[in-house]
Amino acid sequence: MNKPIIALDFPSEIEVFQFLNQFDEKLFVKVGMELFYQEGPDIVRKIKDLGHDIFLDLKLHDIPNTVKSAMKGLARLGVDLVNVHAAGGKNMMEAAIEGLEAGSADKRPMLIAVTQLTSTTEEQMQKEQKIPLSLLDSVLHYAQLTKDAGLDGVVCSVHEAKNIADVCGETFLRVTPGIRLPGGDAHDQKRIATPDYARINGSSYIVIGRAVTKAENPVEAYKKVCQLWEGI
Ligand SMILES: O=c1ccn([C@@H]2O[C@H](COP(=O)(O)O)[C@@H](O)[C@H]2O)c(=O)[nH]1
Repeated sequence: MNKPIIALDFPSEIEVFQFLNQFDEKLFVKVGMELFYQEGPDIVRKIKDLGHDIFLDLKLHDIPNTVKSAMKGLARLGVDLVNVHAAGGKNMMEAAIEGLEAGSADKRPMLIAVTQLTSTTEEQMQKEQKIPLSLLDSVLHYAQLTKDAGLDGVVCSVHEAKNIADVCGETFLRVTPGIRLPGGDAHDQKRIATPDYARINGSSYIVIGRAVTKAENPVEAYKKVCQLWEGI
């Protein structure tokens, strides 16, 4: 079972190391925009030096040449997983792979694409993005485009994970944020699920932030997430 990915959505490195110091095991963590834009690439190197795996969640979305160059730099940081927005298109996603390969000394980081954010509802998508599809069909369309571009998988919600596996195959990754412990506050997320439901419904990796980082006892909350995710 893949380790849950903990979203380190903290404002600075002080809070990050206070959080990480509570754990006596190596984690799979996510560095997102909040932390990266504040602390820069050094925070990635420091967390890596502690032996943790890193998903660098910057959701690149730009013209192919810009994404290719940016990915070359991100690959040099030695991260394990990076992402783009599938809405950037097939050429952009292919360019992202080229950039990662050019910047990697050895094996390139895994690359996945965001389909529809887990904070998006079907109604919002249809009205605001003017996509005349069901949310599931839009996610499946982006998943197929992502697979055609040669990426390793997608970011989606748990609710679409099984359908994506059926269409794109079991080895195509389904990385699912929007994870909450039973009865937990959804906050700004719309398509949420518990870790045990994620396991049953075909997630490859779960991403969980506030339910662990803001818990009174983050280590206990993480253990609970692992138990539900692993079904023990
Ligand atoms: O569709 C997406 C893509 C990325 N995220 C990120 O995951 C975490 C979720 O944090 P929670 O506190 O567990 O809600 C956060 O860093 C998002 O930027 C996502 O939620 N949905």
